Amino acid sequence: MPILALLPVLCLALVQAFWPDHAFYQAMPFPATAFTAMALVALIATLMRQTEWLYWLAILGGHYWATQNGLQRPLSEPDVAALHQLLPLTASLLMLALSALPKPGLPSIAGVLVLGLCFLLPASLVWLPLADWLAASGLPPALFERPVEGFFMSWAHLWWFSGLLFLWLGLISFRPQDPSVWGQFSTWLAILLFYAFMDRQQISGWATLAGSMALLITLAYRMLHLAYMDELTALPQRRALENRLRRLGRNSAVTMLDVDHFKSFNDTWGHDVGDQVLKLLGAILGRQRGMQAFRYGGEEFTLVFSHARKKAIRDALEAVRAEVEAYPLQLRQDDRPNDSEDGRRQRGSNDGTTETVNITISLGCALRQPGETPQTLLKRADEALYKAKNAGRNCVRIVS
Ligand SMILES: Nc1nc2c(ncn2[C@@H]2O[C@H](COP(=O)(O)OP(=O)(O)OP(=O)(O)O)[C@@H](O)[C@H]2O)c(=O)[nH]1
Repeated sequence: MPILALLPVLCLALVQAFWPDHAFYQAMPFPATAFTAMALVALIATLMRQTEWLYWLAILGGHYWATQNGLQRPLSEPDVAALHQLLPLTASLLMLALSALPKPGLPSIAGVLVLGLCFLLPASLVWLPLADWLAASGLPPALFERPVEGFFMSWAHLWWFSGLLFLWLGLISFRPQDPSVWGQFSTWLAILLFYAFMDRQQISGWATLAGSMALLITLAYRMLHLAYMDELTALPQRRALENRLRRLGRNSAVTMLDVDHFKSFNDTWGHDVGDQVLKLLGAILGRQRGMQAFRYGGEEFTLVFSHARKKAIRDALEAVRAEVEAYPLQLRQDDRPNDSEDGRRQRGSNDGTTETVNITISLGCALRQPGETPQTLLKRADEALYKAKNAGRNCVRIVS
């Protein structure tokens, strides 16, 4: 669950709100801990070739470094007050831009320049004579007052924070399943937290730690995703199936499913269109209720039922077969790389710029016998699939 990336930051916000003076909270040895956490994230991200995380890490690290080297003074000093407004705002805009725009890869010259900008921007703001600029800007002083005495944000903070939060939520709603966007959002919240509570002891260290943990959780999620999920079909893959088979109950059933004549489909329309078919099949299988779908490998899929009621299984498999058969796959004429005999045979009659093709699948199911191992059950499901192929394809065969 990518949303788990928010956990460290939520915990920190809770501790800040209710137990800011707890002995453990005050005793953490910063900055060594914060830098170690960041180094760990950098190491794992690099080993996993997920180098885009280094940009977020650079923003987080840059802000921590800047606060340690220029903001250890009371908020009542005018230039600190000015930075208190400006640093979270620039961090927010930079992070939103990084989230929404394509980023240069790493290692590359452009990538290193962006990385440098992410790290050095906060420090360069700390070195500028901001208090004078802000005083000369003519902004109404009321903007920098707090809505309620003791509240941690000024009116200006509240305005831009709400606007940017709205943009982040928009970004998340576009990519709710993308773990990276949750990790980035969480890092943004961590940075805002340490500016919001800037006058509290240890807050920048804790927030940097929370931001690093959010990135670590996202990386762990990504690692699990890479290990267990199939990128093309968005279904769990073979390794996840093996885990599931180890937990198979006594009353269960396994179905093997295979696209009919897929080789000639690929030969006619090309592998990329074949990939679209597998993607579509993944979407159809993934939304079925009462069964768990896996990509077994190639154009074969496995469905696991946690019961062995033959009639219910037959109805469910027939429904899947009929849904796939009825799905009109729209293909453009220029999707077709060559015109083979098989292709002519497979295509529909539509002669416009798009053609409608229907694919079919064959399904073989085996109900688990008492004492039967998952491997034998899978083998019998495979044999049932061959029966379905031999029976003319586009059908279901179930063996007890
Ligand atoms: N596009 C695409 N094709 C794949 C993928 N994995 C396997 N294939 C193709 O799937 C085809 C499987 O062909 P066969 O095993 O001969 O079976 P078939 O043509 O579907 O015939 P039947 O199963 O007997 O109906 C091969 O051409 C593989 O190249 C994939 O990920 N993408």
